[in-house]
Amino acid sequence: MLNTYARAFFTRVLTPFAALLLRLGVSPDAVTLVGTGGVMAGALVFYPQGEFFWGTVVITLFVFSDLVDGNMARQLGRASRWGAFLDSTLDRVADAAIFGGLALWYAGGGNDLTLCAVSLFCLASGQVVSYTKARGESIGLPVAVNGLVERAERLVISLVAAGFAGLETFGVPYIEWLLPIALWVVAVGSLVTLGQRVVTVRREAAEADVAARPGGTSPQRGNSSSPQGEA
Ligand SMILES: CCCCCCCC/C=C\CCCCCCCC(=O)OC[C@H](COP(=O)(O)O[C@@H]1[C@H](O)[C@H](OP(=O)(O)O)[C@@H](O)[C@H](O)[C@H]1O)OC(=O)CCCCCCC/C=C\CCCCCCCC
Ligand SMILES: Nc1ccn([C@@H]2O[C@H](COP(=O)(O)O)[C@@H](O)[C@H]2O)c(=O)n1
Ligand SMILES: [Mg+2]
Ligand SMILES: [Mg+2]
Repeated sequence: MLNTYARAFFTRVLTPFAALLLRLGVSPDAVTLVGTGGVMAGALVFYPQGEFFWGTVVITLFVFSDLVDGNMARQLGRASRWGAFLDSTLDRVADAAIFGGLALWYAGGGNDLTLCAVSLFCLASGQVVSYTKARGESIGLPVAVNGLVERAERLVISLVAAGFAGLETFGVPYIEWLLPIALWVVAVGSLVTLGQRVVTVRREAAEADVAARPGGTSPQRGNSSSPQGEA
């Protein structure tokens, strides 16, 4: 949903900044790499210590690089397959750092094994949700569903809650409960999204297999050479 509605707004806002970086000679790949490094640093240095406010500030400064890199590549007319691969792969790394950092806090100073498990579930389910789309597309299916909780939702819900929960350090009472609530919402939402995507791929695969039989229309092909592709 955010990817559909908020992307256009952020594209308008971030385009001048992307143009400035290009004028300074910065490449889209450098922005992808530095942005991921910044998110990882914010998540893995601050979150395991329970420093949610400053961790979220650092992550927020860098996470928007994921919208800037593609914008730069498009302005250059050089959006590439390599760039798409690098962007998506490093998205997975950044997400792992965010939920891994939260899991480390709950396994240590936060002392809550249930929330540690919920954080790990958010990490794993987010990766699997993204994989369903990548794998479905690799076997030539359109995967024409985004689902309830895409990456943008996972990030916004978790980061807004972590940022506000961090205000506990400054004496705001009861606010720390926002983070556990957000983690449960992301966990349940990711599970629902996984179900939505699996059901869609199952239907599309069945339709494509029927169409591929003699007498049927040809199935839509992606970038793999066989309908099974490579794992
Ligand atoms: C007083 C409190 C202090 C609080 C401190 C600061 C708090 C700040 C809190 C939050 C800011 C969160 C910002 C998060 C922005 C996320 C932007 C982003 O990177 O989104 C990425 C997303 C997807 O990009 P891609 O197309 O590159 O990725 C694809 C995707 O990953 C697919 O995964 P899937 O979805 O399938 O699981 C993969 O399949 C694919 O491979 C991959 O390529 O980009 C977008 O979706 C674009 C829309 C971004 C919308 C951002 C909205 C930000 C909105 C609100 C910010 C709210 C700030 C409120 C602060 C409140 C504090 C006062
Ligand atoms: N280093 C990069 C990063 C991205 N791209 C291209 O942008 C697309 C992603 O756009 P976002 O707005 O989500 O960043 C990606 O699929 C690539 O086509 C690139 O070329 N180089
Ligand atoms: Mg990007
Ligand atoms: Mg990305």
